Amino acid sequence: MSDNTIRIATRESLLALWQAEFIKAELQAAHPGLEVELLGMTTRGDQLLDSPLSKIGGKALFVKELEQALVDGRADIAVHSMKDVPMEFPEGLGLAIICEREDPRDAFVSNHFPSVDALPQGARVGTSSLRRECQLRSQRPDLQISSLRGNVQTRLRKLDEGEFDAIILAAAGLIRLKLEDRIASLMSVESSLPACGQGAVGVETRLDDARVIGLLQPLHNVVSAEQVMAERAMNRRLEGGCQVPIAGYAIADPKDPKQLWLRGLVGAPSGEVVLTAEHCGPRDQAEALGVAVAEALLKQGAGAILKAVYGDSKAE
Ligand SMILES: NCc1[nH]cc(CCC(=O)O)c1CC(=O)O
Repeated sequence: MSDNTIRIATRESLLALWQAEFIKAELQAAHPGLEVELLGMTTRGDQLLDSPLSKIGGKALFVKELEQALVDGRADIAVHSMKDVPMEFPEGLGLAIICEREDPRDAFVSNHFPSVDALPQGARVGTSSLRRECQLRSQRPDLQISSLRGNVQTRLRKLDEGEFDAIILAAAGLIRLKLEDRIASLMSVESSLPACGQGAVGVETRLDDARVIGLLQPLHNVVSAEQVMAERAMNRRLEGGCQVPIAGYAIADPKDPKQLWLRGLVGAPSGEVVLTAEHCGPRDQAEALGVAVAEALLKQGAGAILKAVYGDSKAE
């Protein structure tokens, strides 16, 4: 492979293509003359759109084919939404960089209502995320929450066709696709703690590919990377591998930028139990912070909640 080319393996949803084009443009801005090619692929996750994600093996389905292309040498990098990247990588692959994070919050999207609070009794809300479901139910047990899968455009179409009164999506995806005007309101992190890594784009490479890892360095954002690392370390300690009711969100301490705050949440999908924990620690020890928050959640009984969720998904 020419020393002057980078090949990006990407899914073909508009959001995935936006992210791949973004990395391509950033790479070319940092390295004038660099050739960047996109290798579009359809993943198992894209094909199995009718099955609930938690029942078909979770988010790993969206990245396996991309990772295989890296292992086989058909591509050099895979661009991911960090919240979809499993905690463990195949042998020889790993994350090279994490870019500056977009707004990490969840967005309330509705054609008729401005916010969750404004929804009438028994309103129909679409989301396939157990994390969003448990936080919604804990505030509004009356809502009828049902599964909503597909890419961002498909989900918006289902809303527009009247299947739901509202849906919840990541703000970042809507902003990137220039669909920001579909956001009725942004949900505070107090009412919907985001998924670990939400809003951040990361790049996976072969770990021994020094050329490519070197070329990617100007795209790395240390602050976002430390925050996402803390969130992912928490998730890993909780063994939150596939789709689970786990949320994690880290921010810089407003008083001391060397310190990081991490809040974690584990909840029963019914919303009847929602556990939260919060810790602060040095930025350069993001992993330890993640583990500390995970352990505080486990002490409160998070293990039993997660086991029950995994148990259910195995039963079907
Ligand atoms: N689960 C799919 C997915 N993966 C990343 C995003 C949004 C962008 C991001 O979090 O970076 C979305 C859509 C959504 O949850 O609304």
